[in-house]
Amino acid sequence: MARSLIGGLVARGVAASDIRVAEPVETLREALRRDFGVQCFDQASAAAEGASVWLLAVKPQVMREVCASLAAQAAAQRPLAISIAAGITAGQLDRWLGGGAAVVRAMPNTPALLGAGITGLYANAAAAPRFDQAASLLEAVGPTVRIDEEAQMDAVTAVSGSGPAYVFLLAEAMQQAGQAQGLSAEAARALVRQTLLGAATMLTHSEEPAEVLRARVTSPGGTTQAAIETFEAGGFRTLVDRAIAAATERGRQLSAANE
Ligand SMILES: NC(=O)C1=CN([C@@H]2O[C@H](COP(=O)(O)OP(=O)(O)OC[C@H]3O[C@@H](n4cnc5c(N)ncnc54)[C@H](OP(=O)(O)O)[C@@H]3O)[C@@H](O)[C@H]2O)C=CC1
Ligand SMILES: O=C(O)[C@@H]1CCC=N1
Repeated sequence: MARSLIGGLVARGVAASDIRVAEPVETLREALRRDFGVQCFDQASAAAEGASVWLLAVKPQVMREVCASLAAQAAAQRPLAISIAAGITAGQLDRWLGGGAAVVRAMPNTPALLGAGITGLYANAAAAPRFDQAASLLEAVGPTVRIDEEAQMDAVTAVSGSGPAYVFLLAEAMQQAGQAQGLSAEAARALVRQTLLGAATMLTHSEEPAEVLRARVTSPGGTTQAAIETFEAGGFRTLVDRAIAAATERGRQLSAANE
């Protein structure tokens, strides 16, 4: 995810020399320098030195350890700390950074790499005056949505953070199904990719809700109706509801498990 954000920021004109990245693996540091021209360090403390904004992009399971290694610097530098970790709360981040920290929880998604991401943002009280700074950083890779109730960040994660994977799963399933109906892999791939792009473009360019766009494709007694009825009979909406509830719950568990 950090790679997507770095790529998006650099592509949108943020000076690569202003971006300092901590990456423990030497080969990945070399790749980041080569691909983006950013400065790379093997320790988080070295990357954070002198920086007024810290973007914490490690896994939830290592966030506590990374914050603890930065606590002394947090007290001295008073940075704006932006975390993209699923589940980890602003309260936990504040505590692990030593208290009194300006913390923004951000939930971006991987289309950020193409400038087509979307990010949910929640700021704690200390970060509220710096909310616009966090928003403008994430807006380099797509629009942002402000979330006032922190508990909703787990739902944001379940819908848009994980969401690209649901679309890719649909693409995989449609491709396989097309091949099962006799299409070549190449033809099925081309048809599915452009169909998803076209439908997503219609959704974002149209004032009409998804259900109206769907109805326009669905000729009475036609092929789409046959497919939609099959989806509905198979419990498609309930399944999506359960999947998003499971992802939301997993966010809560990640917070509790790393307490
Ligand atoms: N993937 C996604 O679509 C999204 C992910 N997120 C969040 O982003 C975060 C990263 O997820 P993701 O990108 O998928 O995971 P990755 O494993 O790809 O990235 C985590 C990165 O953190 C590095 N790291 C581990 N320990 C340290 C350390 N002590 N100091 C500095 N860097 C360290 C990892 O290195 P190493 O590989 O060596 O462990 C790795 O480069 C997670 O918290 C996740 O919840 C948020 C939105 C979307
Ligand atoms: O799967 C995850 O936990 C992360 C958070 C959102 C997308 N990927």
